[in-house]
Amino acid sequence: MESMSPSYAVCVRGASKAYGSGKKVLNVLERLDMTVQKGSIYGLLGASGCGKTTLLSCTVGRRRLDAGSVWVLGGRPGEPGSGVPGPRIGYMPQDVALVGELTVRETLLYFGWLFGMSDDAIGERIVFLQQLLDLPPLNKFVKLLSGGQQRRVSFAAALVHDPELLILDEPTVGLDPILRQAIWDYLVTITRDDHKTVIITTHYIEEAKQAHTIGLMRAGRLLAEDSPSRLLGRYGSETLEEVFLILSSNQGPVDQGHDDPGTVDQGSVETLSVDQGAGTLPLSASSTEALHQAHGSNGDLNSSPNGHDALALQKLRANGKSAACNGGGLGGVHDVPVRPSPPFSAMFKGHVKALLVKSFLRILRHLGALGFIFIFPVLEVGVFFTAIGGDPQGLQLSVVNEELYAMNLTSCDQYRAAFGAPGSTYSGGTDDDYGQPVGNCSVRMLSCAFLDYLDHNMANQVYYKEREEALSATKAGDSIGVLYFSPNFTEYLEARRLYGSELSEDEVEQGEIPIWLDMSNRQLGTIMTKSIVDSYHAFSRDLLGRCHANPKIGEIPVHFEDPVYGVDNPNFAVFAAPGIILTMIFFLTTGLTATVMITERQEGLWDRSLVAGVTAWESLLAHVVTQGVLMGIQAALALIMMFLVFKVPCVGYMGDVISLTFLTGMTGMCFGFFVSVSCETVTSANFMSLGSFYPIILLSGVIWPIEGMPLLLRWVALFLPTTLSTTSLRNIMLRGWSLSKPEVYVGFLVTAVWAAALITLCMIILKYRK
Ligand SMILES: Nc1ncnc2c1ncn2[C@@H]1O[C@H](COP(=O)(O)OP(=O)(O)OP(=O)(O)O)[C@@H](O)[C@H]1O
Repeated sequence: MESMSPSYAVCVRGASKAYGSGKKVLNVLERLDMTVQKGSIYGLLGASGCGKTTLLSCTVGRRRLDAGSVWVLGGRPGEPGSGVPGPRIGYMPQDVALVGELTVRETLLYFGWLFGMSDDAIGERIVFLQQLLDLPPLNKFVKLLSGGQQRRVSFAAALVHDPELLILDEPTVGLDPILRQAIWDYLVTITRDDHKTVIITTHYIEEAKQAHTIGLMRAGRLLAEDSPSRLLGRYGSETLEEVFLILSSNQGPVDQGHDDPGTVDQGSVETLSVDQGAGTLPLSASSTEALHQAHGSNGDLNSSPNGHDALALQKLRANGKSAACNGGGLGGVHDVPVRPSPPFSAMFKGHVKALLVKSFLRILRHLGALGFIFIFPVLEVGVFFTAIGGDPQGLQLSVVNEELYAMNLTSCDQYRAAFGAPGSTYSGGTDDDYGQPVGNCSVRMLSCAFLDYLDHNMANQVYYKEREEALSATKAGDSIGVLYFSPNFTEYLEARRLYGSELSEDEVEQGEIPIWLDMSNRQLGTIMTKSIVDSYHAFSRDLLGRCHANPKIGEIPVHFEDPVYGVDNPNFAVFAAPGIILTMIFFLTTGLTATVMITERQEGLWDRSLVAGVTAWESLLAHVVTQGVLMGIQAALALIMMFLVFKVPCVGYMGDVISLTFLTGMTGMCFGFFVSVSCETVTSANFMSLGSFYPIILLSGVIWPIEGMPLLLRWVALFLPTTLSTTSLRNIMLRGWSLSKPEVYVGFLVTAVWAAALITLCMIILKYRK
C-alpha cells in the first residue's frame, strides 16, 4: 500500500481540481506536486486566484481533488485515524471565520473545547497568545474589533491547541510590520525548537524569504519549490518577486482563451520540480535538521549555502506521472513524536459543549433574533384570533319600505312614534280545549317588526325611496345589499299564515322580502345571508308565538338538532385554529433554522469547525438542541396564547395537543435544516422556504377542506407535513378523540416520518457536500 515518507508533513501528487462544468469549467489545480518537510515553514506564493486557497482546502480535507492524492501527517485527510481534520492541524482560513457575537476569550475557549482542551490549558495558552499576538481585550466582542484585530484573534484560534501542522492562509494581511515580524519569528521558533510544520500563503512575497521552502504557484501549478536562497541564487535575483517574474515568463502566457488565470497553455509549461522519485531530493538531503542548520539558528534563510546545483530542473513529465510521496533515502529524519489525541468521548463532549455554547450565546446576544423568537408567536396568534372569526360590523344595508311610504312615513322610528310598537298582539280570549286560539291576533307594520330583528351592529339600515336608487348605492359599493318591502307586506304575510294555498302567485310575492346582496365579497355576503335568515326565523317564531300559533310553522321543515361535535354556529377561527397553530409553528421554526448553516458556511466558521474535527453530525445535533429549545419556547407561547388568552375550546387531551404541536415544530425545524444544507445562499433559502409556504398552507386544509379538492390534489395534500396533523389536531380539540384512533395517530406518524426523512436527507447532503 502507498505510504508517505515520515519526513514529510504534507505531500501532494498530481493534484487536479476544476470548478464548474462544460464550457464554464475552471481548472484551478493542474497535476500539481507539493512536498512539505516536517519541521519547516513552507511559503506558498502566487498571484491572486492561482489556486492557493483551493490547494489548502484540499489539504485540510474540506475539498476533494478531482485527481491526484494528498497526504497529511502520514495519512489521507478524512481517513479514519488520520487525525486530519482534527487537533493535529491548526487552520487559519483566509476569511476571519469567527463568531461576531462571542468575545475574544469565548472565541478561544470555543476552539480550545473543539480540540478537546481543558479550561486550564486554554487559559494558559490565552496568556501566551495575548503576548505573542498583542490580542485585543479578551472581553471585547469579535464583531466590534477592527479587521486587523479580528485576524489576530483568528490566528490565535489556529494556534490555541499548539498543533503539529499549521496551515495559514494569509495570516499577516492587515497587520503592522512589527507584528508581522513577531509572527514570523514565532513560526521560525516553533519549527526549529518544537519541530512543528507551517504552510503559509502570503501576498507579502518578500516576507516569505524567512520560509525554509518556497512554492511558487501560477495557473494551478508549482513553478518552483526550493529554499528562497537557492531560488535567488539560481536566478541571480535580489528579490523573490523577480524570480517569480522570470519563472512566469518561462512558463509562458496563461491561455487567454480561458477567462481566468487558473488555466495555462499546456504546450508552454515548464516546471521546476524536485526529483523525489529518484531519491535525489535536495530537500530530503537537507532533512529538517539540516534545513535549520543551513538557515542558521536564527532562521535567517539568506545565509544558507547556494545549493542550486543540487536542484533538478526537469520538464513536466509528459505522461503526467508524479513522484511518489514515499521518496526513499531520507536517512536521518528527525521525526516528531505524535501527541496523542484526546479520547473520542472527550472530543465529542468538547465539540458538543463548544457548539452548544456558541449557538446559545449567538442567539442570546442577537436581539433581533430574540425578538423574532419570542414576539412572533405571540403576535401571530394574537393577530389571528383577534382578526379572524368576528362578525362584520358597520356595514350599510339599504331598505326600501313601500309599506311606510304608503302611510307617508319615511322610517320605522316615525311609525313607532305615531302608532306604537310594530308586530302582533293577541286579544279576545283563551285557547279552546284542543289548544287552538280562539281570540284575535292583530298584526301591524310587520316590515318594521322584522327590521328590528336584524343585527344593527352588523349593518346600519339606510332608507331609500326608490328601489333603483337603493340598488345604485349597492352597485357603487356603499351598501352590502337592498331589502324591499311591498306596500301590502304586512297584509300578505299574515294572509300566508291564514289562507296559505288559497293565495295567488302575486299575493304570495307581496308577502315576500326580495333581497339583492353584493356577493363580490363571499365572506361578507354569506355572513349577511345567514344573519338575515336567522333574524327572520327569530321574528317569525316571536310573531307566531304571540298569536298563540305553533312557532315551528313559520320555519322550513328541516331542523338541526344539537351538533354531534362542535357547537351551533361555529366560529371560523375555531375551525382554522388547529391548522393555523401547526402551520405557524412549522414555518416559524423553518424560518429560525433555514439560514443558520448557510450563515455559518458563508462566515467560514462551518469549514473551520469541520477542519477542527467537528463532524457534520455533531454540528447538526448542536443545532437541533439549540433550535429545539427555541422552538419549544415558541410553541409554548403560541399554545398559551391560544388556550389561555383566547380560550380556544379543546375537548380532547391537552397532552396530545402539546405533543403534536412540538412534533410539528421539530418537523419544521428539520425542513429548515434541509433548506439550510441544500441552498447555497440566504436568498435561495428564503425563496425555498417562502415558496413552500403557500402550497403547504393551501393544501393542508386550513383554508378549505381537502374534501373539496380534486382527487389528485387531495392525495398530494395528504402527504404534506401539516395536512394530516391538522386533521389530527382538529379531531383532538373539537371531537375529543384520543391517540388510540387512527384519525389521530396517523397525523403524529406522518409528521414524525417527515422529520426523520428530512434529517436523514440533511445527513446525506452533508456527507457528500464539499
Ligand atoms: N467554490 C468555487 N466555485 C467556483 N470557483 C471557485 C470556487 N472557489 C474558488 N474559485 C475560483 O478558483 C480560482 C482559485 O481560487 P483560490 O481561492 O484558490 O485562489 P487563491 O490563489 O487563493 O486567491 P487569493 O490569493 O486571491 O486568495 C479563482 O478563480 C476563484 O474564483
